[in-house]
Amino acid sequence: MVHCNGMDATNQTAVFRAVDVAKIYQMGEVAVHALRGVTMELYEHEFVVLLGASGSGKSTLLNILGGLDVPTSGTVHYEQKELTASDDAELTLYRRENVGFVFQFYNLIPSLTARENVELITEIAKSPMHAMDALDLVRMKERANHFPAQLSGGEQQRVAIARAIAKNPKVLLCDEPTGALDVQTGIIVLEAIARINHELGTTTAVITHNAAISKMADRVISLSDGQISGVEVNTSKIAASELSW
Ligand SMILES: Nc1ncnc2c1ncn2[C@@H]1O[C@H](COP(=O)(O)OP(=O)(O)OP(=O)(O)O)[C@@H](O)[C@H]1O
Repeated sequence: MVHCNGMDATNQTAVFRAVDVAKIYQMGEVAVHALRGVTMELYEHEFVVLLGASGSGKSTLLNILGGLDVPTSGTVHYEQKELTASDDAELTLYRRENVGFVFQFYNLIPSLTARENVELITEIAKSPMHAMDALDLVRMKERANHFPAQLSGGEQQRVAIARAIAKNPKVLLCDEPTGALDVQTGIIVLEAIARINHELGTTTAVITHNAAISKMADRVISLSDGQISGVEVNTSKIAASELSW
């Protein structure tokens, strides 16, 4: 139960609060019900895995939390701000100031070095960290002057993570960050995300269909057919380096 001061019964502060969120994509005659009444919270500093099969609504939910999409009905709050009552300009500002995104594909600019890709963000952010410090957090400082084409997929993803966190966002939203990577490389990327969550306290949500990854989370929220089918608290989470799949 969340009280009006944002604290729940266990005294955790809710960063996000989604209540009865539905999303319907109208495709001509066909209505696709991507989310069917999702109510959930994400707490400050926690590491949450959103687990679900393909098509269960994970990306739709993450995009709504990140202000990239709006629900058909229901309400979403980020701290005291109601995202569902915000216009496009407010959502853009909200994203710019508060949210770091990591996607399956890295979308680095090929003509810029790793450092320059990160600096693109630090130059426009309100209170950014130094680009080299962001690269250090993902253990890519030594490769700062390399171009994306000179980096492996996992290395490019770590640069993309550095870029996402360089503006010091309050939340980091990751959509299948290891989806394009082999197991070993995926684990290195997850270690980088966990380090950021631990060292910066960034509230972190990672979408995956890979149940093994849920073992490193504080909480696991399972989605099935557009609804939350379970919420589990991990009493003993394990390090990313100990994962296997
Ligand atoms: N822009 C869109 N237009 C129409 N339907 C959409 C759109 N985006 C998502 N959907 C549909 O909504 C449902 C949920 O999709 P979503 O991408 O959220 O699932 P997901 O769990 O992230 O899946 P995946 O793991 O495959 O990415 C699916 O049936 C999908 O086809």
